[in-house]
Amino acid sequence: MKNIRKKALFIIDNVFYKGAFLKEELLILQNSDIDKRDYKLISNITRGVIQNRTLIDYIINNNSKVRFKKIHKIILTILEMGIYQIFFLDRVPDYSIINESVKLANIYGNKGSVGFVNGLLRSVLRKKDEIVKDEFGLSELKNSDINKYLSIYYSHPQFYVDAVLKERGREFTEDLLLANNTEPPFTIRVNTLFVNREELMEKLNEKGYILKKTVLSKFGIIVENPDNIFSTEEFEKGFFYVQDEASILVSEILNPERDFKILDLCAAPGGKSASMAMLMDNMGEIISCDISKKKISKINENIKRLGIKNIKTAVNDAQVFNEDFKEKFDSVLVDAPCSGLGLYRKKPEIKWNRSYSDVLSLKEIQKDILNNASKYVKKGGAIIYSTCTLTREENEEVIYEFLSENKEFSLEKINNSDIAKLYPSTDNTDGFSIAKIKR
Ligand SMILES: C[S@@+](CC[C@H](N)C(=O)[O-])C[C@H]1O[C@@H](n2cnc3c(N)ncnc32)[C@H](O)[C@@H]1O
Repeated sequence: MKNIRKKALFIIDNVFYKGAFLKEELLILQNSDIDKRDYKLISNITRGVIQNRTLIDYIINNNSKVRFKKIHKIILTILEMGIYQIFFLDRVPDYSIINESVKLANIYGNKGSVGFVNGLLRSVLRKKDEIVKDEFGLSELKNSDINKYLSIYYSHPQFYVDAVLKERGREFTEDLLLANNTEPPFTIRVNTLFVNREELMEKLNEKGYILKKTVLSKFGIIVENPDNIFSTEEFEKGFFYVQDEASILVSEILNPERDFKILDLCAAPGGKSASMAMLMDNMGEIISCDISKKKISKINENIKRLGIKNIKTAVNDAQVFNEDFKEKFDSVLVDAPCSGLGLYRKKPEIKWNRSYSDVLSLKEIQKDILNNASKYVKKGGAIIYSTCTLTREENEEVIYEFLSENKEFSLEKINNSDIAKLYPSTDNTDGFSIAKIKR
């Protein structure tokens, strides 16, 4: 064994039980001297297990002689990897799935657990066609409890499914859940301080990159094969920044003029500040703040590479009123800390490490930040309030509660909507909410 599955096991274990982030774990692996094909398989298995956890566990539970809660965590992860390979990967032969899983159980379990893993996986393999035909044992639930069915079948937290279903109905919900389980596009934003979109596409195209222009933003490029893109001369020279299309749109909606004075209250790592700086042609002034000093250095690093000269950075807690900012800004951007549920596609572990109570406590922080922002914007100016989450609590509720207490402010429509919402399913972007609040 080339330790491929052992590495996958460690990553999943770190993500599920030790608070690690999949993307960071995979980055460490990618930067080691690992074979490209091995990396692809590890990335596939880890992402797949994390993404499809509820359904995989449902299958394990239905086929286990041991009570689910009693299965030791490491043995459960071995089983999850096995089940994922059986139902979702057709390239791995059955005998190899069993062999590799049993080897892992031998290393990390006892004699009993080796027999348990071997027995459960063999039994599932024997019944595979039957299980698939019965929609993984969910065909009955599909008719009796659609909320529960969708949550298990598409492996999404129940509170999330319930909320989307209530607001958008069955078809929209199912499309969204499905999209959340796909691979996100790799999108970059051209830095027009140095090149235009066509020039950059030509340069990257010559290096073999397959590219497509984004539809909603005029600055985005989707890269189909982003391998080694950070080693290119174009990256070094600051010709682009990796940024989701929805995130680019936030700055386009803010639409800064060249002489604007702008405050970005939650700015790190600086994606939206940098795109505003670009739209302002390096003129005017942007104060980019964040609560985290460490993350401020990330902004500084990014603006240096991107050739930005009109951004000043500062550590500032947006929940605390800052007299120095009072009525000083033409626009204030609140790209609020949020539950990030719009990022399920990009960061599948968010499905399992954010709960509904997180949503509620974030709402309180967001209300404080929006309240302070309203004191920093000049009369006639605007606040842009954006989040990478789609919950009503963190968007509609924060905004409408603010508006009911602050009559001087009102929403300016974005494409005929009070609050613009972008979805992986309909827009092929991260899930995002954007509102423009005029004073
Ligand atoms: C969604 S991220 C911002 C992303 C950034 N606008 C961009 O486009 O690259 C939210 C940021 O808010 C910061 N943050 C959290 N609580 C804060 C607070 N009380 N005051 C200021 N920043 C805060 C976090 O450190 C995080 O960097």
